[in-house]
Amino acid sequence: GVTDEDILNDAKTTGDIVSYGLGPQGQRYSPLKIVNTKNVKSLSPIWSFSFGGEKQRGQESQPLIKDGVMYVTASYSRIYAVDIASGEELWQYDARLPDGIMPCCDVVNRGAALYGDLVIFGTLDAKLVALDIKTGKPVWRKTVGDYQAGYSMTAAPLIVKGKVITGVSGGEFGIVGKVEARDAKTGEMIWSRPTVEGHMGYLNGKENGITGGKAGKTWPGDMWKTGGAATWLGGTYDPEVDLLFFGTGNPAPWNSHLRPGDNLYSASRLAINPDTGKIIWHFQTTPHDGWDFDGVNELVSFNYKQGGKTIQAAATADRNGFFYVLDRTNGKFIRGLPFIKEMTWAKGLNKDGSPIFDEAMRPGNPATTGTDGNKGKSVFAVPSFLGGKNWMPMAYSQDTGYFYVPSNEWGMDIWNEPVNYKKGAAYLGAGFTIRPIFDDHIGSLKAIDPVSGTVKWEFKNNAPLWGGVLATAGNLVFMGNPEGYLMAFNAKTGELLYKFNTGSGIVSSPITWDKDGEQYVTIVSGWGGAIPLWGGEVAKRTKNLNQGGSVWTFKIPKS
Ligand SMILES: O=C(O)c1cc(C(=O)O)c2c(n1)C(=O)C(=O)c1cc(C(=O)O)[nH]c1-2
Ligand SMILES: [Ca+2]
Repeated sequence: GVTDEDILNDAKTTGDIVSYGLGPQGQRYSPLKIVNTKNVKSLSPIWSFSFGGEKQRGQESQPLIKDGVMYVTASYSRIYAVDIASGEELWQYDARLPDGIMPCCDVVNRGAALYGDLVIFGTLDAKLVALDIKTGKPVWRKTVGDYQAGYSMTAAPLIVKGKVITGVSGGEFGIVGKVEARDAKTGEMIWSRPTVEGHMGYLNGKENGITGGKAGKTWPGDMWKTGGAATWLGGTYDPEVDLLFFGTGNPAPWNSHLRPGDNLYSASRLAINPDTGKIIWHFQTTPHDGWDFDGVNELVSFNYKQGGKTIQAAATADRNGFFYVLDRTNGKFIRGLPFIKEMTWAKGLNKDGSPIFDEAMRPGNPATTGTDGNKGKSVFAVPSFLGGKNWMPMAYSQDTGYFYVPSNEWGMDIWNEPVNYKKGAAYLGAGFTIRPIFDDHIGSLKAIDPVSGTVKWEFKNNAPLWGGVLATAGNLVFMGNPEGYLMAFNAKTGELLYKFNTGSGIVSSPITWDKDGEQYVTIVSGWGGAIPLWGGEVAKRTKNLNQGGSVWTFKIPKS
């Protein structure tokens, strides 16, 4: 079975992939270099596995590998065990979903977790399911949230010290975000930490302190009771400082004039004690968010040397278009930069990392629109609410020292509308139309040097990029695009060295692994996610694109 040791060492053990992110820090870096810049052009598919059926929607999954078996989740809360040598199915489990599930942004799932002899994943009706790794039969099942109130789960769980740690989705329905730890073997609750100020936490069945102290310090009236801040992308863990890092989504509703204040802890990064659920520090990227700039993006630990000292840093590329480097021991801001062009909502960052707002560019600002703020004139905001970066994870190369950030260059007309909370109904109070800003590209893969704070190279993609990135010691960066290609780049220069079309758009995160001296690359193909649902005109950049649902595995053929 999979042990805590296996998970902590996942980044170094190349024969298996036992965690989302290729290690709990989420660097998505592999020390493998059997495939490298010289031979990557010969990379060839060895098998493809179909998810089958009619349930072919966005496939955002990162597969896991243990003892010759691949565990890969699919849309509509399905999971498959596949033989890594032959691509043959060993078992399949379909969660039976009730009518009335409410995922905001497609019926996706980003991956599973492994622990002991269990495969654990979250389902769209906000349940956590643990299956027997050999048979796929359920061992335990727990309800994490009320799906009828808008709770769902799309993220891969994280395993830390025998606990399975999860977030929740539902920010667009006014749920209350939370991070929870359960005993991975039994599913029994250990702690629960709500992420909106004023809500009570729990540890071993006892009350464990109100999040942020008294309710309503940074929210007006009762707004904190339906404040959103969903932890919908899951988290990372850094063993060096023994902290969990979880991001929190948009405050609810989107209309910021209905909730004056910073609205803690929405649009923030939280550092949480993995044993108790206590919040150790927070860093809010977008206080009083008015653009749906969820702050869920992964915070990835890395160390660098400066003046002979090792800096224990962490970086995150926010939906709001800024890239941040923080001190991961205390959450203090070190440096930041905009990683998208023509940003409109902020003029830059203050010394503490908070944004310098351009208040004229806040949707529905009564001062500039002359209305009651409940409606307000439309403004053109860059980036759009789908973000400078959305869910798709970046990678960090230990060789180049760069972060590889999948980003998008686009804007939106956004305006405010009146809205009241109603259980199970969308809670936005805003309308929007996403628009491109450049003719030749929306997607942009960027190499960012976190120490100099500069962009080293950029690859422009016609359609928005919506998949994760992988860096390898072979001086390669892998990612897929909605046009259907698995692509490989020179990590130092950004030169495109290889592409292969998988037959549907790619919105998933690649992995690489080795067996008997050969290196393999695996990626899931299947167009979907938020763009076809919410992208409007922008989604047309992906015309001639068929839906799908398959796993592709590649290697260099033996000559
Ligand atoms: O606030 C939330 O709870 C929440 C959840 C999710 C999700 O679980 O997929 C997304 C979003 N927000 C969101 O704002 C968003 O743009 C988005 C895109 C996607 C996707 O998978 O393509 N999910 C989500
Ligand atoms: Ca959201």
